[in-house]
Amino acid sequence: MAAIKVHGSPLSTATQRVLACLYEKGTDFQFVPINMAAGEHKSENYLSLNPFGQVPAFEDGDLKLFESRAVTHYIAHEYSDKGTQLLIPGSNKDMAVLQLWKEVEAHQFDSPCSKIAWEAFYKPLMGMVTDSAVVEENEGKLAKVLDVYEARLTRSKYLASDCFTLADLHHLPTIQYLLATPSKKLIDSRPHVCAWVKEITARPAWSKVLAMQKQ
Ligand SMILES: N[C@@H](CCC(=O)N[C@@H](CS)C(=O)NCC(=O)O)C(=O)O
Repeated sequence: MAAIKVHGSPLSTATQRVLACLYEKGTDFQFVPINMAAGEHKSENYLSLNPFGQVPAFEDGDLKLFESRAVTHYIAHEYSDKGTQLLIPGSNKDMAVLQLWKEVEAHQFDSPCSKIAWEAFYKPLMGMVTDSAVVEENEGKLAKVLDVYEARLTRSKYLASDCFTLADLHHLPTIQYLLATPSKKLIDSRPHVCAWVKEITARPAWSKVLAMQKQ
């Protein structure tokens, strides 16, 4: 049995972030589905893995982690000699730039993109009504972030360098949901962002994550 276990839901963006990282590394792991509709993520048993009652939770032998970005950080370092590199080893300056773009994703990009995804993707799926004012407000915020990305991506193929790294990978789950909403226009209208999104969403590792949603 694999030493690595990921507890989560294939529909959860945070779970997908960890799965994408593991598939990039080609590391064996066991996926343990958590039935969120049944509230399994709030059960006593699950809270021992993630005390915030959120997915994912991660185990590698006796190491237990939660917070998807901390998990990908661990995987990228621990399995640095396997699969896609995902880091920029050797230079503290390059690693600082990678860290910078990881922070941008977490603190600038994720919130407006997730709010749009909730309003324009999940709510209609659940028979709820999209709040167009919330979408509009967050489209404005996301547009400003994507203007910064557009300028950055004229200078390097990916966000942190000319190689695909964790900084790009962390965007995949929320971008994928954004692409399924009318707010996709924010990507389509920026040529470098559009090319970057096409490139990263076409990665075989990401296709494996999307395939898990259909199982
Ligand atoms: N910052 C956390 C966020 C985890 C998170 O928000 N998970 C969502 C699913 S994507 C969840 O479990 N929501 C249920 C809840 O908060 O009760 C991470 O990156 O792991």
